[in-house]
Amino acid sequence: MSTTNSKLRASILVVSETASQDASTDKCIPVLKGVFGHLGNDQWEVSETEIVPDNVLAIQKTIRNWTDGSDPLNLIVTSGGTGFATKDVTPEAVTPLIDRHAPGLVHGMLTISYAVTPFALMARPVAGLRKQTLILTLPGSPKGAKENLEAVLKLLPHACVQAAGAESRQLHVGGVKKLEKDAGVSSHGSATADGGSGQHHHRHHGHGHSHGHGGHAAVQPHTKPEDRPQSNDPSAGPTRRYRSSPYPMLAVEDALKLIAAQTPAPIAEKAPVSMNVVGSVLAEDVKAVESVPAFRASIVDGYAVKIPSSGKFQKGVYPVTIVSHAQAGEVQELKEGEIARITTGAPLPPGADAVVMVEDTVLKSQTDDGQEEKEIEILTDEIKANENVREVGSDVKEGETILKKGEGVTVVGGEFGLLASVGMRIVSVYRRPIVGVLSTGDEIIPHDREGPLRLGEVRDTNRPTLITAARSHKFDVIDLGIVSDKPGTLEHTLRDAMRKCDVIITTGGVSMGELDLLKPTIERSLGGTIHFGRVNMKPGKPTTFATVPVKDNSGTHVTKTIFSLPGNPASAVVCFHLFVLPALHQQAGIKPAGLARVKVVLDEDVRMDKGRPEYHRALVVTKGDGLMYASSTGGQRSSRIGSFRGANALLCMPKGEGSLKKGERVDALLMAGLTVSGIP
Ligand SMILES: Nc1ncnc2c1ncn2[C@@H]1O[C@H](COP(=O)(O)OP(=O)(O)O)[C@@H](O)[C@H]1O
Repeated sequence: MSTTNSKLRASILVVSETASQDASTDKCIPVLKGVFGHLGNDQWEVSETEIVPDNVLAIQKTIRNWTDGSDPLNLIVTSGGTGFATKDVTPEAVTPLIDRHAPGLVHGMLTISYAVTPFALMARPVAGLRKQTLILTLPGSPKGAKENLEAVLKLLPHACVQAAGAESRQLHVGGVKKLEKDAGVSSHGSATADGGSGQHHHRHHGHGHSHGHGGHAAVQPHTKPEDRPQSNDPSAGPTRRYRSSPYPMLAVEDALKLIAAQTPAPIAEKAPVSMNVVGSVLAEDVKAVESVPAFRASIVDGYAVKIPSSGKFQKGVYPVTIVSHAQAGEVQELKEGEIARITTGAPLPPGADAVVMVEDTVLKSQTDDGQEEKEIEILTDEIKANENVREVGSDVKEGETILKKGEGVTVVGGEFGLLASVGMRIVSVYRRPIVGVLSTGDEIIPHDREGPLRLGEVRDTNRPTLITAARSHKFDVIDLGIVSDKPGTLEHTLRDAMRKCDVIITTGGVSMGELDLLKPTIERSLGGTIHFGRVNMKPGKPTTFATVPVKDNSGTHVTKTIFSLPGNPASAVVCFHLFVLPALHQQAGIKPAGLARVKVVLDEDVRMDKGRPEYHRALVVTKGDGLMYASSTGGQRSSRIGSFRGANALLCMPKGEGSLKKGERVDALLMAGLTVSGIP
């Protein structure tokens, strides 16, 4: 930390939508600079100023630039965004960045402004240290900001020098009286009666006790600050826990758009035409390398004949000189006046023109050994050239485009059969992304562990369910196991996973009130970007989506995607279908991506959620009238995986009061085919 010219370096961050668009409208920077100048005892230099909109990420980015580099500032004061309006997010942005809170400064600022107006209590200031930098959030009005900074400025050099690494013992030589004198402030009230020991005692009282308020400034971190989550670490005490998420709440449609925009483009690769290619999408047109049939073949069982040069075939008795079965091999040439016995699909002998059906013939004589036909009487003369003959290439001609880029290879649709029939051995398809699935949480145990559960243990439902779900959509899945809630473990598992997988699904630990390690690990340790951390839906609100840039084995820059789904099993499964599956489809070139959306008729009243649109587990069946009818599979609590039992669809219920009534139409996402039982 540099204190150039022995001055302390401060920065001012104005958080204001208006000022961020037009810096000339800002009045706070000049006012606050003035306070540092007039009241700062010549100890301060305002070395940085910045204006950002009311945006958590923008605020955090600016602060981190000033705190996390090799030359951190001593003090950051922010101005604005601390009120109660929904746009006010400064405390939510700053709180997770703080390693050690300084509630005393908050009390100080509030007390002074409260003396001016009771409305001072309508601010939500935070103060504390990030690494070696002290951060204070001031109100947005120039007057309020000025009053607040004036209230505490003189105390700050002491805090900043300590934060920069000075030994507290040295500074305490001479006690609080000396500190007051140095700072040019005087103590008030009876608190000064016991002089230095009063404050000193208080400080020690707080040390190590994380009860309620006030004591946290001195709580020792359990890990290095850079290893700790920026959000919730219950071990650090209640003041570090989020009370509200710093992530904006996205509509489902917007979340899906972000996922679509961030999902890497499909990559073409060569694949052998085997069962593994079923479910893939062709990355190039396919041209037939052979004709089908490859030879002139009989369509019926009967006798191949040669039409004489006169052009008219005569009825009568003919010698059978050749037998052509469907098995491959040489067939000799047929001469005029002879016939060849031929089976369906067998090649016509060279020289043959048409085939007479066996029904139009009579056996006249057998060979001496009785094994073969010797003479046959042909009862019809209505035979034209090529009759009952399948010509070379009459099904598929060599060189013809049989399948187009973008078409899926399925068995039902016959694409696989077509590839097989023309002898395609290798095709170009889009690589199907490899999916990794892990569960997080120290309480989670393998689902098949024998024996009774200990108190608090939960069987891992999500990992086996999501692995099965992804495999049922023909994606290769790597089981990444259960990861404990330790920062290093999660980072190590994710790094390893990104070497092997394209898309990683995690469950658990993404809500408020939990040890949310994922986001800081993704952002800070892996250098990834969280694109969203909250979605306006039920279940699945804390769904988080991130991308991480990495270099693959060949040194190419690629993007890995991470879907961090909520821990509750029903939420995890809903979010897999809603968010992960479309991304997997898109990356595999499958269109349209995601589940089919259809309109269904409600077969019963279905309650709506007041607050959020809901994805309601339901059974959709067809009835005699050809319409699709939906009924709830009940018990929509997000922990209840049982609510998926018998479900083949997710009803897209709007938010609202009361119920949607029986007979009303609503959108449904089909997870499986429509049969009475819901099993495809
Ligand atoms: N893999 C899992 N299988 C079953 N239940 C789980 C799993 N992971 C988490 N849970 C349970 O889901 C609930 C929410 O977990 P939590 O980690 O708080 O999720 P989140 O914070 O992501 O919403 C908890 O009751 C937890 O025990």
